[in-house]
Amino acid sequence: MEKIVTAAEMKQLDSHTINTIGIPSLVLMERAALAVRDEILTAFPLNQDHVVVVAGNGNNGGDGLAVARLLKIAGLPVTIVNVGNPDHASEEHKTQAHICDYYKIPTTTDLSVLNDATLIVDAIFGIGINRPVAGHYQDVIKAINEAKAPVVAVDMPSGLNTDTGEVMGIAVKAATTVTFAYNKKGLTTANGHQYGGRIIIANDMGTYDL
Ligand SMILES: NC(=O)C1=CN([C@@H]2O[C@H](COP(=O)(O)OP(=O)(O)OC[C@H]3O[C@@H](n4cnc5c(N)ncnc54)[C@H](O)[C@@H]3O)[C@@H](O)[C@H]2O)[C@@H](O)CC1
Ligand SMILES: [K+]
Repeated sequence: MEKIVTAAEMKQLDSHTINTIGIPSLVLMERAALAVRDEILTAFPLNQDHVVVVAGNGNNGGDGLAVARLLKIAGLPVTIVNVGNPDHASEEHKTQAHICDYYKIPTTTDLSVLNDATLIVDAIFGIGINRPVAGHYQDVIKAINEAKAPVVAVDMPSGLNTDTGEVMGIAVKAATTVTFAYNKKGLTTANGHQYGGRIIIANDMGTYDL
């Protein structure tokens, strides 16, 4: 039977994989980003299209920055929209941001770039969402949903509760969601299908199954 997990269960599996087994967090992040890249290159044939990656400041955003780098390496024009205070970024996010600087990927906080996108990667919140979406985050999700481009969500459509599928104020409407290791309870609900679109489970992450 398919294993479906809550945010807490997924965090425990990640933590065990990283801290007990010793697979570095950045290795898991790279595997996650490769799965998103592969899905984008397979399902959204792009030529000189413009991918906009919207990245929060946690590890979901870190995944997004790694996807931005991998798509740039694949030859696509990519822009990063950063959301959230960079001073509060996770360590992995900071590492990925440093690498993106090296790859000279344009980075902005200006949401108008979403109107020029032909594909949007949603990497604002993943399983770490723990309160209603408010303020600038709300504006960003609204702008993503108003843009014409299809959206690929990283792990979860931002704004959707991982456990219940509840819309926490507002949520990204994705064409496809690439979720990592196991399906998430919230993605199996009616909202999960409505906001997550096609759900791809990247099940070769290397996450250890307790
Ligand atoms: N090493 C790991 O732990 C791995 C994590 N991965 C990615 O990391 C994600 C989880 O990362 P994080 O735990 O950093 O959490 P997120 O990146 O999902 O969220 C970032 C932070 O946003 C804050 N937040 C929550 N709700 C908010 C709200 N409504 N408004 C404003 N801020 C809010 C929280 O403090 C949270 O830590 C996964 O979904 C997955 O995409 C993957 O890279 C695989 C490996
Ligand atoms: K996301």
